[in-house]
Parts: sequence; structure tokens; C-alpha cells
Amino acid sequence: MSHIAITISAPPEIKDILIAQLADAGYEGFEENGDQLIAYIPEEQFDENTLTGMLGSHGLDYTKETIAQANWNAVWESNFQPVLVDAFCGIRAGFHEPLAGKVKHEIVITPKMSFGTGHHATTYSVIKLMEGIDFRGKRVFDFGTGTGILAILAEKLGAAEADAIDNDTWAVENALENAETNGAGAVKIWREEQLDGLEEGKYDIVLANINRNILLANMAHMKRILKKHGILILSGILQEDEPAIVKAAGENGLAPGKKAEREHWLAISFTAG
Ligand SMILES: C[S@@+](CC[C@H](N)C(=O)[O-])C[C@H]1O[C@@H](n2cnc3c(N)ncnc32)[C@H](O)[C@@H]1O
Repeated sequence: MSHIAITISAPPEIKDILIAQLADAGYEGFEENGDQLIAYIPEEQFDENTLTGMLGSHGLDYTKETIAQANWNAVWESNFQPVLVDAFCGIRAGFHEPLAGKVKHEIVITPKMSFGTGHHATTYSVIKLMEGIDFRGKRVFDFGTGTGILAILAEKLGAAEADAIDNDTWAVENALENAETNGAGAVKIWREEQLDGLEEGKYDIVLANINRNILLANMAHMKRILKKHGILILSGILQEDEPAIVKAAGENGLAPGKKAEREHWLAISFTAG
């Protein structure tokens, strides 16, 4: 499968809004490079009219490039540096030197086209909130797993099982590959986009780093699969969307707790009543 890479010169103040809008339109990987934002979408999902309309409303233009899957490794290998979430967790590729001694937990990721290298503020902040939670023996669900990074970390933190879904076939394949690389045998990943068929009250911890609309649409389902007093960590929330998310969570019996903030993005932890 080929992907389309869109490069946009976007002023910093609208970059986050653009990422949220593009994510809603199916773009699934983002890189920020100075003023430039590069967004990736599977070729068959690319819709020129939608993109032109969205960018036109901000007075922006773009350039477009098709990237064959075979070339993807070369593209990301040249860009991907290890990420350290303080001394808690380090994420690196297989071709980097081990981070031995620098971090408590190390994850090796081959992201290919999937989102979730730890570089993005939304992933980084979930990891920061995970640092304060006891995962030992817990059942964890990772909604929108991307590279599998959060499910893999959950297992490294002692989770008894970590189930993960993504609606993107490529992400699922990639997450399975990454789980294997990291010896994360308790991680199970499958392709799905609905949470409503999942067992009620099964999970101690649910992690969801997606976007405002998907989080709002699935709030009741996330609450339903959580145990009483279970923990929900939501991310992919722009600062201005916090009230809407907290309100919807409250209506579903989820009380807000700690927050982590980075580059206008918020991750919020909730407890199920
Ligand atoms: C922002 S990425 C997060 C990846 C990773 N969990 C992280 O924290 O870095 C969101 C992921 O959710 C997936 N996704 C979006 N909508 C979804 C849905 N309705 N059901 C399942 N997965 C979805 C996307 O394909 C993407 O891999």
C-alpha cells in the first residue's frame, strides 16, 4: 500500500488545529519540522477536494508526494531519533544504540507508517501519566494502538494482559511486529473500530490517544468496559477541547484526575465511579 505525504507550511498557532482536522479526515501520521507539517494518509483514502477545502479555509497550500511502502523505512530511518520520556521510558529504533542505564523501560519500535514513536506530544503525555500508575497484574485496553507503543509499555510495567485495537490494517501489522520485537507476549492486537462488542467491566485501565471526536463518540463504551474505580487515560485533546471532553466524561461517571500538558495538547486521567 502506498501513502500520500502532504507537506504544509503552517504557522505554529494553527498547527495543532490542523493536525486535529487532518486526523479526523483519516491522516494517521504526522511529522513537524520547523514551520512545516507533514501528514500521511493511505493513498486510497486521499481526497484532494476535502484537503483543498480544509487548507483553503486557513489560506494554506500544500505539496504532495506519493511514498511507496518499500521506501518508507528509508524515509523514517533518516528522521527518527530516540525519544526519552525523562528517565522513565525511552523509545528507539532497532538500529540505534541501546539506551541502557539512561531509562527504566526501553521500547524498540519500527514505526513504518503507524503513529506512536513517542515523538508526538500526545503519546509523550500518556507515557508521563502512565508513570504514576501501578500496572502490576492489571488488565489493560489500548484503543487506537498505532505502533502498539502504549500496550507494550503497559506490559513492561507489569500488566497481566494488554488488549489493543486499531482500525488501520497496517497499524495492526506493525503493532504485532513491535510487540514481538519487545517480547511483549501478553499484548494482543486486532483490527477493530468499535468498542461496543467488548466485555463489560473487564479492564482496570483503558488508554486512548486518538482525537476529540472519536473520544467523545466512544466515551460511554470506554466507561462500560472499565471496572468500577478503573482508570481511563485520554489523549489527543487540544487545550480548547478540554471542557467538552471533561463534560462528556462526567456525564458517563468518569471523574477527572491528573493532567499532562505538552505543546497545546492535553492527556487527562479519569477514574470510573
Ligand atoms: C494518535 S494515534 C495513537 C497511537 C498510539 N496509541 C500512541 O499513543 O502513540 C491514533 C491511532 O488510532 C487509530 N484509530 C483512529 N480511529 C480509530 C477507531 N475508530 N478505532 C480504532 N482505532 C482508531 C489510528 O489508526 C491511529 O493508529
